Amino acid sequence: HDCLPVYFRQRWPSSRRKTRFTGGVERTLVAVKPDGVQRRYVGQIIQRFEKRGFKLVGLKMLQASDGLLSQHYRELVKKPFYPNLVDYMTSGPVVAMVWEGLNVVQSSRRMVGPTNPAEAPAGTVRGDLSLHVSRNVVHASDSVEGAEREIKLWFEGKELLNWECYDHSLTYKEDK
Ligand SMILES: Nc1ncnc2c1ncn2[C@@H]1O[C@H](COP(=O)(O)OP(=O)(O)OP(=O)(O)O)[C@@H](O)[C@H]1O
Ligand SMILES: Nc1ccn([C@@H]2O[C@H](COP(=O)(O)OP(=O)(O)O)[C@@H](O)[C@H]2O)c(=O)n1
Ligand SMILES: [Mg+2]
Repeated sequence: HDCLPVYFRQRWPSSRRKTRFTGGVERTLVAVKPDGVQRRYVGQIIQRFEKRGFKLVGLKMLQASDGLLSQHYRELVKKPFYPNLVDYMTSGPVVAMVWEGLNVVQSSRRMVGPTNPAEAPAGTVRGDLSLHVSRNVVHASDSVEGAEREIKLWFEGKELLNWECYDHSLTYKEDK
């Protein structure tokens, strides 16, 4: 949290509110997978996160290595589909990004939809743009701890930028 701007280094107070926020301002890793890049969905996916109100603090295109993927998907390396997953994820460039905002981890998971596109509601990225679990277009971290781990894996500290959105006060209600 040391790298967040000063006005973000606190959790939003929730006790006096009807709406209880589950978290504070967070960062998450979202990656457009090789099928999403090939199908030219990078712009549309970025636009969804921008429109929602999240702030882009890191962005790069890269060819993922087997080593990076074995750490990124360390819970899946023993799964039978893991070799296929690596073939898929190394089949072309990936666009990795870090998004920041209130509850961004949970909200981006909801925007992306369930792992299997067959279960993903229309309106989610996977529900709108994909059909098969092994070609599901996008990655989003599934917990705050996972996001911190993945961001460190995919980005160096200096590649993440702290900057202030001019419309911050329109998207956030700050307590006096
Ligand atoms: N049973 C499966 N068969 C084939 N591929 C799978 C299966 N389970 C997961 N995968 C692939 O592995 C990826 C990682 O699985 P995980 O359980 O982390 O799903 P996810 O968290 O929704 O996806 P991601 O981590 O890529 O955002 C899935 O997105 C999918 O592409
Ligand atoms: N049966 C499966 C499950 C996951 N996968 C792939 O593995 C990725 C990571 O799985 P995951 O369980 O972390 O799911 P997500 O977090 O991506 O939703 C998925 O996004 C799929 O691309 C797959 O190819 N086949
Ligand atoms: Mg996952």
